[in-house]
Amino acid sequence: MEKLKIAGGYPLKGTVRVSGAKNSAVALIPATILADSPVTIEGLPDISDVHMLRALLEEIGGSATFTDNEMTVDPSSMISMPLPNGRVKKLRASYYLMGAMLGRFKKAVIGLPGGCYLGPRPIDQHIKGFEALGASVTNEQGAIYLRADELRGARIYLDVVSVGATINIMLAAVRAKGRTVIENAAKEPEIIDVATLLTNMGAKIKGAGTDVIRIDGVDQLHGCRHTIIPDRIEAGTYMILAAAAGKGITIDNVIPQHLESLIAKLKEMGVPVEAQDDQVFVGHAEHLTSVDVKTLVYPGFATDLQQPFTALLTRAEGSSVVTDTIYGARFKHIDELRRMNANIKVEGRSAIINGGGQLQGAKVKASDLRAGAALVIAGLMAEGITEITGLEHIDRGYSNLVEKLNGLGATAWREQLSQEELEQMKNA
Ligand SMILES: CC(=O)N[C@H]1[C@@H](OP(=O)(O)OP(=O)(O)OC[C@H]2O[C@@H](n3ccc(=O)[nH]c3=O)[C@H](O)[C@@H]2O)O[C@H](CO)[C@@H](O)[C@@H]1O
Ligand SMILES: C=C(OP(=O)(O)O)C(=O)O
Repeated sequence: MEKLKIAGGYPLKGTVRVSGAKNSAVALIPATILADSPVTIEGLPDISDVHMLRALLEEIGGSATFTDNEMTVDPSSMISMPLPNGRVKKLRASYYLMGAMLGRFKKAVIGLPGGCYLGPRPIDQHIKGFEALGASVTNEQGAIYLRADELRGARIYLDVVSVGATINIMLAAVRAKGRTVIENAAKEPEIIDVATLLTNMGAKIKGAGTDVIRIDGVDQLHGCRHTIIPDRIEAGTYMILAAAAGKGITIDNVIPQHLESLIAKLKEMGVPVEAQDDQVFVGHAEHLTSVDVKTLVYPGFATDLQQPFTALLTRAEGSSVVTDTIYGARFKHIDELRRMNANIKVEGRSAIINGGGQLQGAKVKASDLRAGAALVIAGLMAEGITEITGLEHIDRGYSNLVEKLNGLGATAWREQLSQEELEQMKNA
């Protein structure tokens, strides 16, 4: 097991290239199950979620190769093997195996998903959708059993705007008989990316990216080649990092329209930001103004950028309030930032940051993926050395993090944990 060490205070500049979107990748890979011939996805991020899903596809009899960020999946020999435990619990997006396997085999047994703990993360809307399509869904000892004689299109109104439920229902509905209409659908760019892949495979989908998606089911889907969209959350993380510790950083391979709410907030803080084509330049501002932020569904401020943004706000003079309306308990990074001398308190769904003080390096733990990103940013701003454990969370979503940081002039490296540190973690 490793820890990440960061020597803070180095001025960062240069260009960093963003990888393919994790939240697309984790849906695109299960979507290949629905085809009858090989599907190739280009530009995938080299992260543990991708490798975990590749292994899960192999567990059900598929073949999947991963070279130079490109995955080719041959789904022709897959069978509906139960996946109640093991890898499915290591990531959130294993829930997409439910929709994809239900769509292809009309049956599946999948363990309840893992992923970042951000407070309760129910999947009732996914289940509501599968049931509306004609499936029986039961939860037996932590695994979801899905079965249908036939899937039939239906009109499904989501009570909560959910990225996962929208995509999962889409995955099952593309092979259902007749028309499915998803109302109050999520509008995140990753949903459009998944719909694009499915359409290239022969599916009939209209309205992805709006709150009403219409799907006309087809009998068969075929292989194709698809290029994934860039990761707006990774891009946003580097933009925040640039505002926190940069002296002029270009973030390359970005769709700036995906980041409008973050760009607006950075500008409000006094950070110079220029977007051009597929790049965003973030300049240096000596003084940052405090701002209030509320997370919302897309195109609002992404909850996945809330934690990194909180780290940045420790540099802004005055008091800022960050409210997470999506995950009211997404504040596990706050105690760790406090260890680094940040002045922050949590009240209900909000964190109140009194910024302007100097962060100090400390030994901290990433409790989840974006908490990890927040600690990396804090470590780059801090005086002295920061040691971050819990790297298995960070590795779920950030490709080549150390290489990318050091490419900007940071001093960051990974080290094995000592026997004593491993013992301490076991007893913690
Ligand atoms: C793999 C992936 O794409 N993960 C993203 C996805 O997670 P995920 O798809 O799990 O998040 P959702 O969009 O489903 O969740 C949004 C809100 O709806 C609630 N909800 C969701 C489903 C449901 O059946 N019932 C219910 O009540 C959730 O608890 C949450 O409060 O979107 C989140 C919100 O943008 C991001 O933080 C995650 O990075
Ligand atoms: C919460 C996240 O991921 P997941 O839904 O995969 O746990 C995230 O990407 O910030």
